[in-house]
Amino acid sequence: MNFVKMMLRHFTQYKLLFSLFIISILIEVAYSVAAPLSLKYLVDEAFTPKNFQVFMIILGVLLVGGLLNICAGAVGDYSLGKLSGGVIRKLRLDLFLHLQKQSLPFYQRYKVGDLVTRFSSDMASMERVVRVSSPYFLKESLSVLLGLIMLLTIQWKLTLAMLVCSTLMFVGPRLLQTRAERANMNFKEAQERFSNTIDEMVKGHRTIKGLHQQKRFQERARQQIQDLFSFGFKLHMTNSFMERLPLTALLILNGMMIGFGGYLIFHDQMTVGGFMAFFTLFMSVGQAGSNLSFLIPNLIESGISFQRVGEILEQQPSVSEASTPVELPPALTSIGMNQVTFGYTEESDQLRDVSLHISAGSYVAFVGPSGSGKSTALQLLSRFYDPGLGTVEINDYDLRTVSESSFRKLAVLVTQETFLFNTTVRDNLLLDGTEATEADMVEAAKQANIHETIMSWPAGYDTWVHHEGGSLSGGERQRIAIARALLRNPKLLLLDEVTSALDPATEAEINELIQRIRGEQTIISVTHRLASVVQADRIHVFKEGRIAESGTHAELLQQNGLYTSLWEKQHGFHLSQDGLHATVDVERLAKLPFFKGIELSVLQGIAALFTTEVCKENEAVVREGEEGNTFYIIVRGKFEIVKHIPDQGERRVAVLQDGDHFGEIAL
Ligand SMILES: Nc1ncnc2c1ncn2[C@@H]1O[C@H](COP(=O)(O)OP(=O)(O)OP(=O)(O)O)[C@@H](O)[C@H]1O
Repeated sequence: MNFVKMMLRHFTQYKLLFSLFIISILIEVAYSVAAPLSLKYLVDEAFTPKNFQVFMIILGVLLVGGLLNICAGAVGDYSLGKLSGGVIRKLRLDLFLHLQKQSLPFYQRYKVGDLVTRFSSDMASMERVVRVSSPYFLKESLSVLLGLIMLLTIQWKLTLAMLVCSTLMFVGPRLLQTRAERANMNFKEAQERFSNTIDEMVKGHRTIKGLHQQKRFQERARQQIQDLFSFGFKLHMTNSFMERLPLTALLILNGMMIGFGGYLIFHDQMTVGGFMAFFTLFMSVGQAGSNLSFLIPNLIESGISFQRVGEILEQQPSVSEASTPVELPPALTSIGMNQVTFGYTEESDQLRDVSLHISAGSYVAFVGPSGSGKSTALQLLSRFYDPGLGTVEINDYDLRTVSESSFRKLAVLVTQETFLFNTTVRDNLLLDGTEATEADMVEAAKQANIHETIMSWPAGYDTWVHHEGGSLSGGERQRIAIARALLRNPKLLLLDEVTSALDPATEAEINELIQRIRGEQTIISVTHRLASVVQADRIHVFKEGRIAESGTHAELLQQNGLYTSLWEKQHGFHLSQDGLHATVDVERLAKLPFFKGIELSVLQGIAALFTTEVCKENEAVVREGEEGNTFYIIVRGKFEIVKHIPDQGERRVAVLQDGDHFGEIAL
């Protein structure tokens, strides 16, 4: 078994403790075998001939051996406690550190439940085996081995006869082993699935309520709990069979031993003392053997756990650090992409032959239709992925050769999905390792337009953030994340749709902030809102994974291509500063294909019919099957069209954003 090797490797790292433990076990086993053997000499040499002197010698040897045995037991317990604790501590830490090293694809492959189960139930069963089962297994195996040698010396014929019959004790468990392994694996996977459901339910409780999906989750949970019951029952029955079989076999063996032993005594091939010693020793060897088979289910279970933890430990990060990485100086000269092709999976590429050069201090925007690869390009520039072909370069170094810590000091990524830690706002802003002072923190919060909001909370900067930021509004979370990034004073600020959750007034303030800091910092901003990048030094327009157009706003409008059509789509609306009231121009309506040719006076009447609807995050606007009686134009924000596919769950089939429309059938 692989896990035996794995355990031995861990155990032998603690040489002194391991040696102490082995010595103590040897002493204990030797005593447990020698004690029954003393019966032969007591009966044959002391009791039968009534020899008091021999009796006293045997008694003395037993007493000294007993004392030694007690001391060895205490030393063994101590060394085992230290040894197993050390091994488990190392395993836990190794697993944790290994997880931290992993890249994004790993976290997309393994769900939270998969990893939590490995830390909880798998680690617990590994701990059990390291602390209890394997030392016990070692001790009992040695007892069986040494006991058998002694039995052979007492009466080899009886020993061989018993050995042949003893195979019965091991055949049963062996036959059931594969079944037990399968039962264990099934049970663990069922645990994982259930953990993932709990995780999804807790994280998505708002969406579940909003979309009224409680029933779906209840059904899923009911099925998974039923699976836990069925697999748990199978596991219980297999384990019970495995434990019961050897005990039954031991009973049969005892009967045979008395029969054959009696025969040997009657034919003067064995003394009475010899038989008594044999019987006692055989019972203790049998007990040790049966203990071994009791341990087997436990060892199988932990073998599976070792296998599952081993599987994680074998995963190599897809983005790894070079063996001798280049330390970047604290200044940025340029960053860019050189003929980059990249796909999240081998089946398709999300970026194709993308080349761009960004010099220090410039403000660059990536725009384009949804799914065109803007965020993917930013992920590669942040080195969360490495390109399949081509290179991402920083200060003319291939990003793959650069030390991660020096790169992360230069560059900070702020994304739309803001994650805040469950600690105070202050901790979230300052984090570890930053040399920022309280004044710097307040300044960054002011720049991100969140200082006043924080100060309006009773505990101010000491306000506790709950549920990874879920206790705050999307805009508050986003502004704290922007302040956190600014506080690190990065030379390269990578922004991925950072203003999409903000109201127009706050968005305008963040855009002003970008204008203030541009030049000092290199800014790359991914956005679908073109009005916010009019001032950018260069705009790259992405289309189907390629850069379709590049230039300044004015240059791109002159080209009259994709950018122009995106720009026109997003214009012709008027939105109040709080984002709650919108109107649409007649000219904008006239551009919609189905209003073509309609007189402006009629369109004016239609424009007046529009009202503003504000949708909350994750709120369903239209559900399949509902009567479509409203025509919508999205002034601001993103809508996903999600389809429920049986057995596959929900699939995003399209994304609509600023300027897109839907529900024309209602017209
Ligand atoms: N982790 C991922 N694994 C697999 N495919 C992905 C992953 N992330 C994005 N994609 C796919 O890659 C393509 C490009 O996505 P990307 O997020 O870069 O586009 P985008 O232009 O930023 O769009 P949006 O504005 O909607 O965010 C899309 O088809 C998307 O579904």
